[in-house]
Amino acid sequence: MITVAEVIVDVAAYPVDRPFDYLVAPEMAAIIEVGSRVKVPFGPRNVLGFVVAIKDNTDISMNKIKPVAQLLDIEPVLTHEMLELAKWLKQETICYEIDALQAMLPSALRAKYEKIATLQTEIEFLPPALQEVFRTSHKINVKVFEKNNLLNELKQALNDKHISIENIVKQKGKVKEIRKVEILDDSIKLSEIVDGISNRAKKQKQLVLWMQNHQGEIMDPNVIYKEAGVSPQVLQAVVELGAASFIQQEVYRDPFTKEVKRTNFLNLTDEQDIALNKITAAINEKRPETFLLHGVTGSGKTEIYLQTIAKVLAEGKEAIVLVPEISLTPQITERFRSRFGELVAVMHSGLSVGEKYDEWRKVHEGKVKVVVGARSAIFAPFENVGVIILDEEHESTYKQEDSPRYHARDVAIWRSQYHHCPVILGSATPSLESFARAKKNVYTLISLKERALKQSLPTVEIVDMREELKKGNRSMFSMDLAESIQTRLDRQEQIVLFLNRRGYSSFVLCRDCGTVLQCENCDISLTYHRSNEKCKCHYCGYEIHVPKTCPQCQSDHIRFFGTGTQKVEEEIAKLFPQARVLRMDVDTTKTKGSHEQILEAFGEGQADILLGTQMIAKGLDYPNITLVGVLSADTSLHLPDFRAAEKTFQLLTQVSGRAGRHNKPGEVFIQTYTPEHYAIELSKAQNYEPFYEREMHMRHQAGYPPYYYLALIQVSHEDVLMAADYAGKAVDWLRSQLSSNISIIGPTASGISRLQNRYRYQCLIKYKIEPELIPTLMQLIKIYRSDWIKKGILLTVDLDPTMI
Ligand SMILES: Nc1ncnc2c1ncn2[C@@H]1O[C@H](COP(=O)(O)OP(=O)(O)OP(=O)(O)O)[C@@H](O)[C@H]1O
Ligand SMILES: [Zn+2]
Ligand SMILES: [Zn+2]
Repeated sequence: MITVAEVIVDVAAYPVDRPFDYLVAPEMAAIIEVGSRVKVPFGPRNVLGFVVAIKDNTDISMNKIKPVAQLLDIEPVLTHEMLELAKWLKQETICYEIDALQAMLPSALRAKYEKIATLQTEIEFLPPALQEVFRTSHKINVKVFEKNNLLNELKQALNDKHISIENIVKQKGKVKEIRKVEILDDSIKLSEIVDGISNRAKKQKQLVLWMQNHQGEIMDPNVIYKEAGVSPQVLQAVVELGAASFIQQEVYRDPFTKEVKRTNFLNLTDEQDIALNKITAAINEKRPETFLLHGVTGSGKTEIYLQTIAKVLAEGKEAIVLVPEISLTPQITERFRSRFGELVAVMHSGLSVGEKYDEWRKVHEGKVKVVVGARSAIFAPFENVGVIILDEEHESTYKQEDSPRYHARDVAIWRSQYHHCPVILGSATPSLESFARAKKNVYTLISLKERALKQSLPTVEIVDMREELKKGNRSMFSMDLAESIQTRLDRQEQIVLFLNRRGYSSFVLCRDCGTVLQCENCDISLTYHRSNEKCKCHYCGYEIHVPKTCPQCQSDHIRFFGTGTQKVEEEIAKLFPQARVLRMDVDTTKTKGSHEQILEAFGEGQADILLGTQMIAKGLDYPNITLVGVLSADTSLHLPDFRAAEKTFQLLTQVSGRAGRHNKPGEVFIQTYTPEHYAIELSKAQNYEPFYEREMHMRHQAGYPPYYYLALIQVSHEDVLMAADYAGKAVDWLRSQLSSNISIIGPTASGISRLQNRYRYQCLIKYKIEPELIPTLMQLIKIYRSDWIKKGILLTVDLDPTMI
């Protein structure tokens, strides 16, 4: 009998996305499992793959089938559920199955290849510079040649067939181990050793005598040196005598920097209680029900999450909590850790690769029961999930922008059906899609209309900045806001100032000829960074020093424009010299833990004003904040994004919600140049539903979601004509296949028409329900993968694009 593994291989751009059969050697057959990673030969090289099935037959003839080269995991890294989910994602998002599988694992377990140059002839045939390198070993990492500027010589040697270059799969994901000392657990033996030590070796004797009181213990060597008063040499000698041994112990890197105080459950308000009961009923009845928990800011949604999780844990099940990356603040994670302590793992992009891997392992090995994390934590490999929670469900960061282009909400609902458990989507400002589904009873709506402590919502004033200008006020602060800041400073209350930076950046402009500094590779202006006087492209990383003169007209009237947080900080210093300010933006939160430190300092009252960007809009819960000022409400309104109004409304509501959450009442000022826009006008009342009605009407008229579905097809090439040509071909082909109920807009140049030196064209498909669409798009992808790709075309399909 033979054993055959079906393997999904890590080869992108193969026209057919299917598993390949590999023969499993008899000695491997007993240990290989579905869900394990393997190395398999594919064409001329070895690649990483995932075993998706094991069988005892194959259609491939025995002289053609290749063997599995190496088994990388004795214990599978992917569960059956994950393999199923990958198949679904492949259909749902039109991606390669391998992309879906890789997305589920921490990067430490994903494929990493190293290029290795291997000597194929006598070393004397090589030029001297290469000889020197190959003398140490016949297999050398290509990086070494890169570093020593020998790539040209290497290329030549390759052409002459003196060397070969292979891709070697490198297995990352090292378990961290530390060295410990295990003391012998045998009193008779220890006594014998003591007796055997000569009196001249006093220190050795002293150590073994000490060990007699610590029989069988596993200890840190440093502790032994200190407590027994001996040197490492003495310990080494005693180990050689057999009184103890060195062992390697696995440890988890601990990303938590400080201890957390335990907190207890709060007595729920009536509204919270009703909500919890509804959710608990679904848990008890094992119903995969999706709840939309719509609660005003400060209504105590988090407390409901916590008590739901407690119920789930009591049933012996696990919980997944997703939080948008940006609001994954220490304050939020602490609220979970303070209730569930060591049972919580945290996953977010701030962790190192090793830390992420360790947090994942805690889940995989069943050491924790709760995961709090950003988008990709939705793939936490729990096997008995009791609830899945998405906090701030409206956040666009829940949608992944690269393949697989999944939305965490959809994956959550899929997993809830697999595990027969509820999903909770929580928000003070739900996405239009979710609220519309709740209205149609696809989701169950639960509303929290009051704040947890019955505090009133803050009062909101809209300030028309055009009027301020007319009155001669050219500052960034309106009279009203400035006055209110002064009052808080006098009363020693705290202030949050929010600078809306979405869709906004500082740029460098020549005042004489109007030239704006552009990226060399992208059709986009460079963003000015004051801290190092550089201009940087946020898409490709290109950066230059700010030139002293205009590159077009040589004028020296070159200035940067835009109100950055640093500029606001300077103005605060002028207007309120006594105010203590903490600034939180990309520049001040670069180093690990800085986020935490700033918030902690503010929480402890070390500053009067917290000035920041999007980062401070969510999650903050400090009792002494009584004033929120939004300096520039409009910037996010004018983006070429059909969700611009929705996002602006959400942001304004969220940031306003930071004020007056405890016993002191709150006040909010929203400064704007377009006070008449409904997204701003309606944020005054902080009432979601009127905004929802209004925005739904707009979407209906324009034919956008949730009334229509969207699919975005993007085609790029280094040559502008090729990009346009193939975008046209894609559109023609789609028109010939799809019914006339579907509208296809385009091809047109994309919003950013050139990115990283590639020209981009796109077409947008609007449709209602169209069973033919996915199969047709799959067909298009197949044409692309088998033909167009060879001509340098890149084509992507995004179902449910967030930005168009
Ligand atoms: N039942 C309760 N009794 C007393 N205090 C409560 C109760 N529920 C919540 N709180 C407190 O009310 C405050 C707001 O609660 P929480 O942060 O959970 O609200 P939220 O709905 O998540 O808010 P947001 O959406 O604005 O982040 C917190 O300080 C919380 O400790
Ligand atoms: Zn100029
Ligand atoms: Zn660029």
